[in-house]
Amino acid sequence: MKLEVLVSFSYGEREVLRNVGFTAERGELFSIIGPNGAGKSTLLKAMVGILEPEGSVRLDGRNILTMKPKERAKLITYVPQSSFPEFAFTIEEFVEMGAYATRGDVESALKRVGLWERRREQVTNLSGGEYQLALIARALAQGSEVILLDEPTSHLDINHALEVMEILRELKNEKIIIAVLHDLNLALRYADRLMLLHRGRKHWEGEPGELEPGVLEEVYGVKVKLTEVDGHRIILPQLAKV
Ligand SMILES: Nc1ncnc2c1ncn2[C@@H]1O[C@H](COP(=O)(O)OP(=O)(O)OP(=O)(O)O)[C@@H](O)[C@H]1O
Repeated sequence: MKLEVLVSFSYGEREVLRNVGFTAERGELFSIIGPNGAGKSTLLKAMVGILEPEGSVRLDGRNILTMKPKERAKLITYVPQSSFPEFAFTIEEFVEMGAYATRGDVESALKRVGLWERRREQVTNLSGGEYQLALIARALAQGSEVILLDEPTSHLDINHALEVMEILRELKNEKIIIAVLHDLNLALRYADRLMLLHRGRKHWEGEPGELEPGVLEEVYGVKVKLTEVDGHRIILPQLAKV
């Protein structure tokens, strides 16, 4: 299964994405990185049809942007940046809210993220990290082929962040998983491919092992060192400006 993206998007007069193109496949975790305001969230919203971009998003050749919303929702699911729920639902009801979830889907999704035992608790009881897991369960219960996640580890401690990344690593063999990540070290460790977005354009794309400090320095404006610890590449930002 393959997702081929080529989109441009403007908010009114303001161009935010220009010809951003990439291909993501099942079996790899694809991560979008880039500084604040680069257009990462806009790109995910454009891909899922919340915004109406120019261009196409093809899943195995079929353009999902021209599909009816209902048909599209069966194929692609967007997990927004975590904001806390304002209404009281049980965890189970919250996961069921996805339009196409069956009871069996809800059960297996909750089991997958480790929240099945707590399903009758109020979703407002959950910590930030647990709530993120509930959001992922809700996306899983949809059963779509593609899941887009916007900063799934923001606000999470390292333990919960790793837990979320491990779940995504398992899921990538069943679905196309595309995650915007702010934490470059998590991106280096877990992503199979990275796309660096800068001012609405693709600045660089490749495998984590191919990333050079200069590429990050150009975009983030700080000196960085890339080193290796226990076989993992680590980015150390320096205080010096480029
Ligand atoms: N509704 C909107 N109307 C006008 N401009 C917008 C709107 N939403 C976002 N933008 C602008 O589009 C640009 C890209 O925003 P976007 O949220 O996609 O960036 P991002 O890379 O996700 O940033 P961050 O890492 O800070 O979340 C920014 O300059 C932002 O100010």
